[in-house]
Amino acid sequence: MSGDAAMLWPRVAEGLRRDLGARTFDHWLKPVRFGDYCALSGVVTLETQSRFSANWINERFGDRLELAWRQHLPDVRGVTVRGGAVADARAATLSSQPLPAFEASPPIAANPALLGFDPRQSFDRFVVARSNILAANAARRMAMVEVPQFNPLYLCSGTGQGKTHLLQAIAQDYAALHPTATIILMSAEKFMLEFVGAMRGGDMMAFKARLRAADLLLLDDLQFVIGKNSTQEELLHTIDDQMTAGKRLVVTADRPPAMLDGVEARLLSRLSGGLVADIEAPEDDLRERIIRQRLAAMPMVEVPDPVVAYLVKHFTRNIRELEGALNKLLAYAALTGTVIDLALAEDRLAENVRSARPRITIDEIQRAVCAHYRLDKSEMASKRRVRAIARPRQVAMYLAKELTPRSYPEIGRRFGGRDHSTVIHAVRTVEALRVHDSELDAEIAAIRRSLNG
Ligand SMILES: Nc1ncnc2c1ncn2[C@@H]1O[C@H](COP(=O)(O)OP(=O)(O)OP(=O)(O)O)[C@@H](O)[C@H]1O
Repeated sequence: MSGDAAMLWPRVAEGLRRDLGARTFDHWLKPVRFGDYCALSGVVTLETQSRFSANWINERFGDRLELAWRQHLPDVRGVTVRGGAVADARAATLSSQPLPAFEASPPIAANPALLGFDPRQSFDRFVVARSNILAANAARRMAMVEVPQFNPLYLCSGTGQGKTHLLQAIAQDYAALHPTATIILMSAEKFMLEFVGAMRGGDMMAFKARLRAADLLLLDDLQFVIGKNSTQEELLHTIDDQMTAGKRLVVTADRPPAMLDGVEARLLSRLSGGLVADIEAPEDDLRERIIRQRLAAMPMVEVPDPVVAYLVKHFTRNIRELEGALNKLLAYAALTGTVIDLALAEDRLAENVRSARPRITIDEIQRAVCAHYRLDKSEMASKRRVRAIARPRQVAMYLAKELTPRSYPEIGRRFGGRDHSTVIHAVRTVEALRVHDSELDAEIAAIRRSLNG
């Protein structure tokens, strides 16, 4: 069976070369040799010269390799590339194997437009649920052949919810359909830096020409440049020219256009003139499916259901945190040879869980305190000193210090511009009272519970 698989490697490699482009392929995958195929586990082992390139290939092309293998051998459940000493030792015995066929066949045209994009951030790997379906479908449309009904597409969400992933996916699909197209994907911050650099260096023409050449322009994280006047002006020109030329534009930001601080009216109207698609907080089902998708690509790794449930429960805010936690757990288990179970997850991820807790704001604390004591929220900033108001205000300051990362002066400012010494006094008073006053202690506990939902 291993022998049959060995015969398939040249064909698998040929397909990969076509997919990835000759440059990328020749650099990373050309030196790779077939190692072994275990029919029982469905795992193909490939070998390359160094451990470094093996790691890089596993990380960057692991999924591609697996898919490519599966097209020829559907039973493949995983591909792993080994490097360094083990591979070197085997190289002698393998060197008699035929070289991959593509070395003898005429080179296949690469798709240069695909170079530089992350093959892991494709539409295939973007899991869709109710929270992101509008953004995902709009993004797909942007990459299609027909002229999109909306332009620009404006994607917005909190951090780590898949905006950049969608930009990458649009770029790759568009590149696949238009191999000679010019696609520019850059952060708005890079746009600003290049623009400022061009202004200083006196080569604005080159800067403009490069951007105007883009058939598809994708600008990430717009919020970082809004408010910077000259950049904003240049952005407006770039957008106008892109629109007038009937070319596609996609931008992302962490908030809707109307919430961008200091955005000028003309730019605001351009940005909202197409489709604004919001990605909402990821629901339980989406988070679980993303974890299962990642695990499906690693058939050798066993992660029991309670661990998946634990991750889904504790990493609710964004996908980046969720992925980070999963990766941390997998890395620990792999490096120490530990079996993954709930106890290990609780132990290794305690810190991540703490920092992933939804942040409570001072505003929410003030609301909760006022709701509890039936006060108007304006009393939090008022100068009134009667006990019935002053004590709840102190409780709110105390909770602000306990539950938010804000400093004493910051908290003071949020309570009607009070001095930081007033906040310190409030915190100390409430701390001392709690010890003896069980009623107050219970009230504070109830407010905390209401804040944690
Ligand atoms: N629906 C999804 N399916 C699969 N993976 C996802 C999904 N959403 C996000 N991810 C993954 O989560 C990680 C973070 O996503 P991404 O970098 O696209 O977030 P972002 O919204 O651009 O964040 P930021 O605003 O900080 O730039 C990436 O690894 C991405 O592949």
